[in-house]
Amino acid sequence: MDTLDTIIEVVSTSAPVIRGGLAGRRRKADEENPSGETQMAADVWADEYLEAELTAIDGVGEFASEEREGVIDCGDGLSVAIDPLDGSSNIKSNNSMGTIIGVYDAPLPASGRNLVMAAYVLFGPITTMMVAREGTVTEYVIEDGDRRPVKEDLTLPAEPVVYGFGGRVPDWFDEFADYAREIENELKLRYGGSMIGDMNQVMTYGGVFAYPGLQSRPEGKLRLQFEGNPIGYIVESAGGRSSDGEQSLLDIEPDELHQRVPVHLGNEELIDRLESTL
Ligand SMILES: O=P(O)(O)OC[C@H]1O[C@](O)(COP(=O)(O)O)[C@@H](O)[C@@H]1O
Ligand SMILES: [Mg+2]
Ligand SMILES: [Mg+2]
Repeated sequence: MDTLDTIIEVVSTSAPVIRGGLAGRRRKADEENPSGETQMAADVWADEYLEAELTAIDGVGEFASEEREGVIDCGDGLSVAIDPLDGSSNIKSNNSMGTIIGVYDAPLPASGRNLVMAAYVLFGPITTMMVAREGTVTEYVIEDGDRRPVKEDLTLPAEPVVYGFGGRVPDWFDEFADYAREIENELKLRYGGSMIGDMNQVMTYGGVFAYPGLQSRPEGKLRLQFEGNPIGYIVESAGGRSSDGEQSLLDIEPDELHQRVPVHLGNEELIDRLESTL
């Protein structure tokens, strides 16, 4: 098994463990993460669990997480960046959440062009996993300790159906609000407050997800290394596009591990239109 196969295996065997540990960890952890957000007990626990599992893999040289300040050096090899629980504020209301992983062949922080694999686990009514590697995307169901492919060579449906945009509407820039008005006339709203849950709807039905730059925070909310790049890599591998408003997320040269970025993802035509509106 090569290192990427081992990472995929470890993430998928960790998924039922993480899912099983969520119920007792719905409280706040009295700590902030490096982005200044209050952590949930589940964030801290999933981070520690995945850190132990992933740094133990031969061929993983660096590990970094949305939930910890610096990069851990764990030998020679690939660099792994994770968002252990994406959408963890949803744990209180029992809505969907996910785990995101990006594997880079360069030291962190790295460009999305250095990604060699990206994947996410979605904790919905069932546990699914989406893996992008070598230009193709596979969706799996994780059940009874087994990971079974349910869709190979997944591509975004040509006719988009859904959209979901984050941030408070009065905080949007006018150009984004104009774009949103157009999209609202064409597609159905699906916004659940977890990028992975919302993006999985776009991967399934076609459409557009965005957490745009805001007037109060032009850099947006989501983090390039842990969220923007991996999901950008997945959507681009499925024939869609990612953008910070001007260019592919994967073309951004990172300055900092926890840097934020405006995120727009989805069908090519919808992201082209967004870029010409912004
Ligand atoms: O609560 P808001 O502002 O809609 O933000 C939701 C966004 O923030 C996130 O929850 C941020 O990710 P984390 O939960 O990993 O911090 C995204 O999953 C989601 O798209
Ligand atoms: Mg997240
Ligand atoms: Mg998170």
